[in-house]
Amino acid sequence: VGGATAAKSNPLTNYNPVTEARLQNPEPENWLQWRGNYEGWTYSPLDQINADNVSDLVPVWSYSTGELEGHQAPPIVNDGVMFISTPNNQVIALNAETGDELWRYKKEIPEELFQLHPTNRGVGLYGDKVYMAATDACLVALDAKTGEEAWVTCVADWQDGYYMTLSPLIAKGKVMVGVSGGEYGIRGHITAVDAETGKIEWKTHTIPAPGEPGSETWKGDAWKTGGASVWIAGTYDADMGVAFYGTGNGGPWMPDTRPGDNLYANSVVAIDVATGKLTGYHQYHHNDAWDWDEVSPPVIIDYKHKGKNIKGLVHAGRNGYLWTLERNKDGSIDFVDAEKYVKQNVFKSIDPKTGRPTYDPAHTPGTGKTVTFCPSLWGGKDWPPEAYNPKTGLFYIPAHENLCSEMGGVKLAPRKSGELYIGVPIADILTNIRLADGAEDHIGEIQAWDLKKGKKVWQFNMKEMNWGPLLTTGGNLLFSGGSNDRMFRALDARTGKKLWQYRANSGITAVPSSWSVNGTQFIGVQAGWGVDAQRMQGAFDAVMDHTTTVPQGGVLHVFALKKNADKLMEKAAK
Ligand SMILES: O=C(O)c1cc(C(=O)O)c2c(n1)C(=O)C(=O)c1cc(C(=O)O)[nH]c1-2
Ligand SMILES: [Ca+2]
Repeated sequence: VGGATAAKSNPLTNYNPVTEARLQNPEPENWLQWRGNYEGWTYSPLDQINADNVSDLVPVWSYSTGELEGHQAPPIVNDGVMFISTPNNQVIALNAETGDELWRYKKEIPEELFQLHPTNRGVGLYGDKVYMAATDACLVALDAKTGEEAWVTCVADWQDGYYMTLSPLIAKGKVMVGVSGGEYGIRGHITAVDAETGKIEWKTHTIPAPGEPGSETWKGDAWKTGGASVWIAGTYDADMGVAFYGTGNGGPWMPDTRPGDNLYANSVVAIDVATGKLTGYHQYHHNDAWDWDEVSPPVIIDYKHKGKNIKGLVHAGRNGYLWTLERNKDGSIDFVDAEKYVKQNVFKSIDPKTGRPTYDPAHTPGTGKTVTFCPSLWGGKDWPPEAYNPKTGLFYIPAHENLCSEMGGVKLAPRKSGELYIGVPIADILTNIRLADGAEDHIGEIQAWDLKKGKKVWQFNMKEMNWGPLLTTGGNLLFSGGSNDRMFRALDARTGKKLWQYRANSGITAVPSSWSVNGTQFIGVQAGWGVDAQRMQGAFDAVMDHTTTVPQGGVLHVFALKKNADKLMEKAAK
């Protein structure tokens, strides 16, 4: 713990506890939860670094995490103390100004535990504790000042295929986590744990048991293994006391293995945080056939639609449609509109009242039925979060365009606890990518949408993939990595014009964040390529007849304006 170098300027000596009021109204200089605010905007109001001076942005320090694989967590910063999480269940606390290490924690997990998605999407902060959801399906609470374990609460059995990769959502004194395992035939749930004691307060399944509302959308025992995992943190409307969570694919993958609509897979669910009661839902697509997890929660944005004020929920679906919904006072959810944002050949129509799509059977796979469909199984957008900038009024989407998949199912063997339960051979999954017209030009995109007009206003293209979560700022900037050339870029958030770029040690698939200490604004992001960005690259290389090398290794990169960076280096030299 600590060490001589850290002691000098250790900001932990007067650690500022995180309260619900602070999470609701985060100070501009802090980044208290993974997307910055409860609404999921991934927006920092800081504007010292802005569109006029971003060309002066320089690296000021970096930090090696000591881990390979997919680094996806943002730097989470509370009054000069930073916490990052990494693959392999590690949390590192750093001085957010100097990069000095304050402490490091690593959860031991059983050696036999194979991590299908070796990543972690960020810690949660509350009171004087730091929370991490670990791959053994256990939630860990650490003392923010020392990194010592306060308690560990396991919410599911890893030996039965459950694991966790998401960032916790914290509200009403409860730490909420969901479980991954949609590829293992699990039954998804969200669990709320008392932030102080570690006691489980409620557990709400995303698949109803027989007799519960929605159970009529399943046949036989399919509900027990139907997936609907929850692997991305929810957004939260503090006035309503309601959290909005997205749910994963139906399991196994082929739709004929689980006839019916399969509620609440591929949906958004509204959960009353006090009780865990499900108050509403919207299913983006029923009886999933494409592995289109809709786990990204809707972003909470209020806006005008056709002259009417909407308390909105906005979601760029893995299914290739941009969904706008309305959240009602009673916790129910209404459909408003859906627009294609990438090529999509599966939905023949969408009911204008309910939002329910009808499917083209020619693009719907099944057991013994191989077809092509667009977008690919990684979707128009996989997990990397969108961003919303209240200054530009624009909604930003990291997208994959011009991509399709070819897929079909094989007969399934009975489920074995803790073994993959997909019904599509892994070798097929890793070679399933098919290129649509336009792929020679580009695949990765950042799109900016004006929600009032329901129109895309600009687009920035990348040659191949874009697995880059977005950060937008009060300085009219939009930051992201995501491409296989290891670039980290700043665009003008109003126009999409590239203003600055930096080439990192590895590809970037982490959420960037921004904070400030002693008057200096910082931008930080972890580089560290892995998980599905790397697997999709393999699938590309297999069909595009080339080999792409993206080196692995986690490094946190931190940037500031040159004049501030110079001052910090002078201070460090003293
Ligand atoms: O169904 C699930 O439980 C589940 C979990 C995860 C995960 O926990 O990261 C991913 C997926 N599915 C998935 O479908 C997917 O494309 C994916 C990509 C990634 C990643 O970290 O790059 N994780 C996951
Ligand atoms: Ca999945």
